[in-house]
Amino acid sequence: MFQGPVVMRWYRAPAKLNLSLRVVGRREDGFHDLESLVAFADVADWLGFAPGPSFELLVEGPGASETGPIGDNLVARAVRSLAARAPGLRSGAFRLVKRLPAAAGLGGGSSDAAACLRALAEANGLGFDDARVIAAASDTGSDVPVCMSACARMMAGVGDRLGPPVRLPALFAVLVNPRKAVATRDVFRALGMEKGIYRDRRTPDQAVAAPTTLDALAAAGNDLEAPARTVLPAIADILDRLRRLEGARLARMSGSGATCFALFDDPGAAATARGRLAAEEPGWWIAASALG
Ligand SMILES: C[C@@](CO)(OP(=O)(O)O)[C@H](O)COP(=O)(O)OP(=O)(O)OC[C@H]1O[C@@H](n2ccc(N)nc2=O)[C@H](O)[C@@H]1O
Ligand SMILES: Nc1ncnc2c1ncn2[C@@H]1O[C@H](COP(=O)(O)OP(=O)(O)O)[C@@H](O)[C@H]1O
Repeated sequence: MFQGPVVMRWYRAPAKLNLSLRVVGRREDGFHDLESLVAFADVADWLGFAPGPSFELLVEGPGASETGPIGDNLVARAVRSLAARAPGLRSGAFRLVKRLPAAAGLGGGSSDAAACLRALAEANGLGFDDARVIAAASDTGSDVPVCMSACARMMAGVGDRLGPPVRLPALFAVLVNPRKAVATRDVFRALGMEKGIYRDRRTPDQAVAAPTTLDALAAAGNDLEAPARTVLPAIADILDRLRRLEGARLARMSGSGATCFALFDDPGAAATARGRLAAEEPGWWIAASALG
């Protein structure tokens, strides 16, 4: 039975979208070096936190059953990771309202973990730039560092190298997830890249310009789309449907999928498209959102 105190401070954990994603190469440790323009949507999980003597976590909301055992929750892992680096860390009661689909390429779990680290940092007087907070973020998952400040920026390496915040033009997205989980690990495996192979002549330290206009975004892509389609062929159909939406400027998959999005420069067109798709596909998770 959850015994947490009633008064909680609430933290937003927004969905991450990879507007572009290039796999640059594969490191000897098996992880892949990426270059990705990451943005955030205004659909979100919510994480409540009340400092207290011991760690508790309650997960509720429509996506709760997809998040696995409590002890493996990315919120619990973030707490353990920071506690191991900051002895005497004051923890407390967390309440996660899970609204984003899990294993969806939306980084929902990573965003939850980042919200948790922000909450713990505040409660313990640590800056978000404290080396222990940064290390706990990277250690909890590749997408956790970029979720710490949740603003559009380039992400490189395995997610450990972040560019400065970038200003996006007014962009509106329709997001679609077929409610089928896709494991990130399976998609990278399907990519089939050998360890030590790099596609790119750029050194890892050369900054890459963010493709921030719709034309530049249209010229970019997501290198994980093709391998993800072999894991879940329905992704190809979703992308076709999104491309045909009136007013859609481009359609692409986010992260390792299966969530795909269409981009619009007109919020009315995005809302209309969302409504039409939702009526046609009641089994899909569909959202419309501005991006930032
Ligand atoms: C692909 C991306 C793009 O933003 O997003 P998602 O599709 O997960 O949302 C991320 O890099 C995912 O980050 P995250 O979901 O935190 O992945 P992790 O838990 O760190 O890794 C899961 C597994 O994916 C593989 N992996 C992950 C990241 C990476 N750069 N190279 C990899 O090879 C590894 O096999 C790893 O064990
Ligand atoms: N708080 C959480 N939210 C979602 N998934 C979680 C969470 N904690 C642990 N998980 C596990 O992590 C896996 C990937 O989570 P998630 O961040 O949603 O993936 P993705 O980045 O692909 O959208 C899920 O399959 C789930 O079992």
